[in-house]
Amino acid sequence: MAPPDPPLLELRDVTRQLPEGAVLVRDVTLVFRRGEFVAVTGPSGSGKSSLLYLLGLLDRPSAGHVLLEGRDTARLSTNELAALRLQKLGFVFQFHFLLPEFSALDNVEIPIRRLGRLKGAAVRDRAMALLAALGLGDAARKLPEQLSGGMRQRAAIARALANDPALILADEPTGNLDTANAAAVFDIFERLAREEGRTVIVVTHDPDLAKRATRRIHLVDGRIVSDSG
Ligand SMILES: Nc1ncnc2c1ncn2[C@@H]1O[C@H](COP(=O)(O)OP(=O)(O)OP(=O)(O)O)[C@@H](O)[C@H]1O
Repeated sequence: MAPPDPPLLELRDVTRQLPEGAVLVRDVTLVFRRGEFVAVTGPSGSGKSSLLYLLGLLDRPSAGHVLLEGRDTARLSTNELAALRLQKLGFVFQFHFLLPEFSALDNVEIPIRRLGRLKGAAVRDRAMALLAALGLGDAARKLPEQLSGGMRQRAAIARALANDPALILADEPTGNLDTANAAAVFDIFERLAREEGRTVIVVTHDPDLAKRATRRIHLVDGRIVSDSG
């Protein structure tokens, strides 16, 4: 019998400590499976962003291990980690970080071209399809400054989905949005997890939005104090 698939992402006894001594994340062990929709909550300064950076292979732990699809990422070089992020992970931040001089369409095309799996018209077709699926079909050729805040954040989500990632990581993605646009972003995340089987991990301050996740992880002082479905 074939062995079961490993979890998508795993943290084993992970600690992140700064050289000057501050401990941002303490001895965290977590397993994430495909299709989970997870909210990470906790007071300001509790280590939520630090945890997300570890999950997103943007920071390396000072102790412990981060495994993606069963593979220990400690052995990978910085370039190998960047390649893995481009292929498997999508990021959404509080600020959209769209390139201001490029259209929404160009912004979504850039990571597709960088990965290099698709060529020519297929790149544009995929980017257009992603934007259209997020209600931005008519706005694809607009610059970020010509879009509303909610539209910009949806364009940022389209860009995060460019290379069909298994994992979406979002850090306060609704922090700059009004209630209706924030709810729309969570509708999208819910769909990405439930219908498309992606794992979505969202840091949020908003308890009402956190309730919509299927699992909630609460941090205090860099430690997990609760983890509930
Ligand atoms: N590179 C760094 N150098 C020094 N201190 C840092 C660094 N990164 C984070 N910290 C500190 O570590 C703690 C955890 O930060 P982190 O940003 O992970 O918390 P957070 O829960 O995301 O906070 P917030 O909700 O305010 O964004 C904070 O006290 C922060 O000031």
